[in-house]
Amino acid sequence: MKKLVKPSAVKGTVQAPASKSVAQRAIALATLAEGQSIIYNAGNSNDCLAAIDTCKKLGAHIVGDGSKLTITGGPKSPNDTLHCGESGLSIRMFAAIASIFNTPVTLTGSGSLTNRPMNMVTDGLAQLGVRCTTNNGKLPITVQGPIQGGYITVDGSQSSQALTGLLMASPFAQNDVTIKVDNLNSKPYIDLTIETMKAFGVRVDELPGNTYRIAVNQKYKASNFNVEGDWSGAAFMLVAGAIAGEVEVININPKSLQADRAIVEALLSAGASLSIRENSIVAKRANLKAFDFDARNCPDLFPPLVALAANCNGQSKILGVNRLHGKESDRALTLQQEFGKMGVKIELVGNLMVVNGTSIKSAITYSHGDHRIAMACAVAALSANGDVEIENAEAVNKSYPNFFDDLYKMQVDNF
Ligand SMILES: O=C(O)C1=C[C@@H](OP(=O)(O)O)[C@@H](O)[C@H](O)C1
Ligand SMILES: C=C(OP(=O)(O)O)C(=O)O
Repeated sequence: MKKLVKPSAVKGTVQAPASKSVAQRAIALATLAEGQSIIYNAGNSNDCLAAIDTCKKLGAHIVGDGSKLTITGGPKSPNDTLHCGESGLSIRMFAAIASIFNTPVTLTGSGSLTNRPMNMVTDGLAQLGVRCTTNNGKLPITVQGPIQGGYITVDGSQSSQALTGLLMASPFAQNDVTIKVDNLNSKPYIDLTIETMKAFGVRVDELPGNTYRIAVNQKYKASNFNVEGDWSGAAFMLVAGAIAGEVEVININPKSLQADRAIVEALLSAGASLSIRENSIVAKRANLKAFDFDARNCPDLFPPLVALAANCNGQSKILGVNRLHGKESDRALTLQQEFGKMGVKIELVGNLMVVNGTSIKSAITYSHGDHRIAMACAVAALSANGDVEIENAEAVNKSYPNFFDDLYKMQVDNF
């Protein structure tokens, strides 16, 4: 599917989509809890649907829709392969969860997920006594529990998602589990995991030096849970407001633990005008100046930050390029390529991305099957000197199915 974005000002209010990170965690934990949980506002992103499908195979009875899911949990050994769609979080989280059974379980996925690394999943699980195999570090993964437990050390430099899975599965181990994490990146995502586990009745003790201990014999409790709006999706709309008019994003918690809440700091350092309210945030156009930003803990902000930086006067520097290779596309390179088509020069210097602000040109861009590349190109298009086409725009369904409708309804006139 192709989408065309005409240059224009924007004005209006949009509702942030459901956070797929929060929704997937809650659906998984409701599956691990005996009894009935209700998950409100899980949304209808493809990643959320992949988690629902996987949890049904793990024994959960799930009815309802994105506004209200009723989940009757109590995990059972699946008799079928688990398909996690294109979701990195789902496959890495459910590989650990599938290790609570003593029968072999195979997990696989589709699209970009088939090229993404899975070694971080098996590294931790193998140390906990789980038998695991992958296809040379890629999908499919097969795991066979039980999880024995004990003290392990894992490397968190590539991804935090496997650690999320280990933490969630640990209450089912035969002994207490202590995990020391070297080089932990994306730490806010681990804080989110721990907060969600707490909401389902399981405690993780945080020890000094990025070390986490989970006492065995804790049981998840069924719970009613409300999924927050997504800061990652909201970030695109806030950048749209900052470069092209005025946007209010509602259904967003300014005190959320979500990593991508850090978009607020980046927008402020670029000189955008922001009003932060109890459940919403307004971003308004201002004279934007180049900014420096450390995105190692919030790698998903790179695409909206590049759209922002392209509209700033001067050279912006964003740290954390090394985190981008294993995403839905090799994001540093795809941003360089697609923004290059719009006349924006991006240099990659080790772990640093340097974005040269400029006037954006009309172009035909391509998402590379990556939702965040499609959304970044669409937002950058607002200030272009002509139309920008986005090929393979349906990629947005992975996290924000209403993205184009929301953007179009806020376009008001020529820029
Ligand atoms: O736990 C999560 O929900 C996520 C963690 C991050 O991945 P990494 O930990 O691999 O950086 C992020 O990029 C991804 O979109 C979602
Ligand atoms: C990388 C992402 O998700 P995941 O790793 O869960 O596929 C993302 O949403 O940008």
